[in-house]
Amino acid sequence: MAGPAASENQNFCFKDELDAFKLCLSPNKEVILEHYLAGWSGLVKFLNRLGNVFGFISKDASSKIQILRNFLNGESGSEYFTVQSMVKYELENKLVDLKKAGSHPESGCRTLLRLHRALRWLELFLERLRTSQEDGKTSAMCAESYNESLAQFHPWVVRKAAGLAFCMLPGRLAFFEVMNVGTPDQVVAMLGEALPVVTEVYQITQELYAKHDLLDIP
Ligand SMILES: CCCCCCCC/C=C\CCCCCCCC(=O)N[C@@H](COP(=O)(O)O)[C@H](O)/C=C/CCCCCCCCCCCCC
Repeated sequence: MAGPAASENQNFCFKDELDAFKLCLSPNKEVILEHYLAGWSGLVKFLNRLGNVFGFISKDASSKIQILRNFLNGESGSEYFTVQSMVKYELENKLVDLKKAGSHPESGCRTLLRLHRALRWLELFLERLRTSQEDGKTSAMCAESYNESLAQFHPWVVRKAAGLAFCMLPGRLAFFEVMNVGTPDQVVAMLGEALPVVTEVYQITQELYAKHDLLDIP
């Protein structure tokens, strides 16, 4: 794995990237899309620092972030201010292919669902990382979290490629160094702070999608 140069570390701190998720929730607990996407962009930035072997994952995440940014910056941008307003707008205007792929293969609802499923992986992974021992293996933590969440939505070939990429993850200490948050204790404390936020954003989105029967958009 080719790690980042020391000088690059000065410009990167994983905490700053996760902070975007803190801004996600509006006072009435709606998920603000701009901040949600900023959170994901930060995670992709981190993933890119882990090496080219994760390129196919970061490329897929980036393209989904871009699809949603295009909606946000497009002529109906105000309808995409929150995930709640996006769902309402796209459903009322029949802009979602609900049962099979049709004329809206890249709707906002479908695209966000892919990131939302990945957020569950993140939640599980952060919790494993937070509670891991010094000799914990990030590759195993990542694979277990993936198998409990995202894997069920991926075909064999993607699962296989993801599994191989996970084997290239650095050990726990080196992983913490790439995060550039501070000592292992500081990393653990930061993860403890970040997790409830990620969980809340995930749960709010999950309930919204379940309420509108959107959890299986093809
Ligand atoms: C302190 C913890 C640090 C964690 C840092 C995590 C950084 C992770 C950054 C990005 C996560 C990637 C998000 C991946 C989104 C995947 C969306 C998806 O499911 N796409 C598939 C379906 O899309 P459609 O075909 O229906 O449009 C697509 O087929 C996926 C292709 C790529 C493979 C995705 C594998 C996902 C593995 C997630 C684990 C990332 C490993 C990160 C290692 C730290």
